[in-house]
Amino acid sequence: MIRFRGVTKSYPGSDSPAVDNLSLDIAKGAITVFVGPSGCGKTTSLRMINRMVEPTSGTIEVGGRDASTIPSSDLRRSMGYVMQSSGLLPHRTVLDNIATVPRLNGVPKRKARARAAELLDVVGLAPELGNRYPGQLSGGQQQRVGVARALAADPPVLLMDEPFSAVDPVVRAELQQELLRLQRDLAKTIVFVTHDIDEATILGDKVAVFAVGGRLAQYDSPEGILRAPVDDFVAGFVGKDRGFRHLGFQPGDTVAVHPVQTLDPAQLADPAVPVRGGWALAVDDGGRPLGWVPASGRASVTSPDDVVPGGSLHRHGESLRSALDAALSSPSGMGVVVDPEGRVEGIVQAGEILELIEKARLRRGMALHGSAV
Ligand SMILES: Nc1ncnc2c1ncn2[C@@H]1O[C@H](COP(=O)(O)OP(=O)(O)OP(=O)(O)O)[C@@H](O)[C@H]1O
Repeated sequence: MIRFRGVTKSYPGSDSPAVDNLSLDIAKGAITVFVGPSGCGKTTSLRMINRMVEPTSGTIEVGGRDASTIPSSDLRRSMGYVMQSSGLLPHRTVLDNIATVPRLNGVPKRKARARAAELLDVVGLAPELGNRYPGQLSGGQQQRVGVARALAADPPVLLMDEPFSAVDPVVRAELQQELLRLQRDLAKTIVFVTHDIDEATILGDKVAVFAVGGRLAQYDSPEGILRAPVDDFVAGFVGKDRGFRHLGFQPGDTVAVHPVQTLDPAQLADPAVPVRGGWALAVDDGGRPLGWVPASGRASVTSPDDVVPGGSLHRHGESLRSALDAALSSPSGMGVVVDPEGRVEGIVQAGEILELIEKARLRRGMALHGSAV
């Protein structure tokens, strides 16, 4: 557990504090995200945890001890640090970069490198990348190495400062999922800084929204922040489509899955096989979806190259947001549901999903609070 108690940081020469009277408990083994617009004190707050920055007043406790009484070198050794520019040493190989902190801690070279090779695998990188230099990796690969390096000494706490903001959105989404996967196994105490509210709600068990002037505006679960922002600042920061994003926290397994007509490659190739209803779903030999075949144009759609591309897929266990997105993005209006192997299970319909959402809203009595989903 990390505890901020009335922590203020004022940098010399500045009129207003960078962090203003911050009190906050960070749970062990969970991901806590600091989010907010630029300059609101997120990085300063993060760096006070390992004493890279010293508070002007107030106390920070780490594991029940006042951090100001713990030697900063000890603190930093017990906390991995990952930053936006991966911070890798350019003239050292990837393996040597990962092994840096264990080597400083006195771990023999062979052992440190063997552990580094294991960590490459943990963060999803191929073994052969270990002998490259950081400049020979993509931005996303460098960030993974940064995470591996932070994990190398097996610290209980990871501090992550905008670690994924320098990579493109697709790689960023991959890295976010990787971090969640890693966290399921490792259960580290992670403090993660971002200015992106989507990233915050995807990753955070708890989210601290900071306002300009270093004030903590709201500290809640992602769901709580999306459903009930405490003030106009948080509502504005969370953005217009918060209602839609909130669906990401509602389980999608209550949605009825209906059968759908599928056409395997042999059936698709035979124009005499009719499309009953408005659309049929073309699938490959393994039952995985390829795209839609409209009844109206059946005769001209006989190969996978001719099908109408499908929308997003809804997988078992995913949220109502994913179910609704599958239905809304599908050219047929039917959202395709697939099993863990990617095989078609059936379809969901937007109208039915909206009905479920409305029922859930009424159950929660949100109408009473006047905040519509
Ligand atoms: N070393 C420093 N000396 C003086 N002022 C600083 C220093 N570091 C940060 N500040 C100021 O403190 C305030 C908070 O900065 P901080 O980097 O903590 O915010 P942030 O929310 O992490 O911003 P960003 O998302 O842009 O990184 C800003 O006004 C910044 O200019």
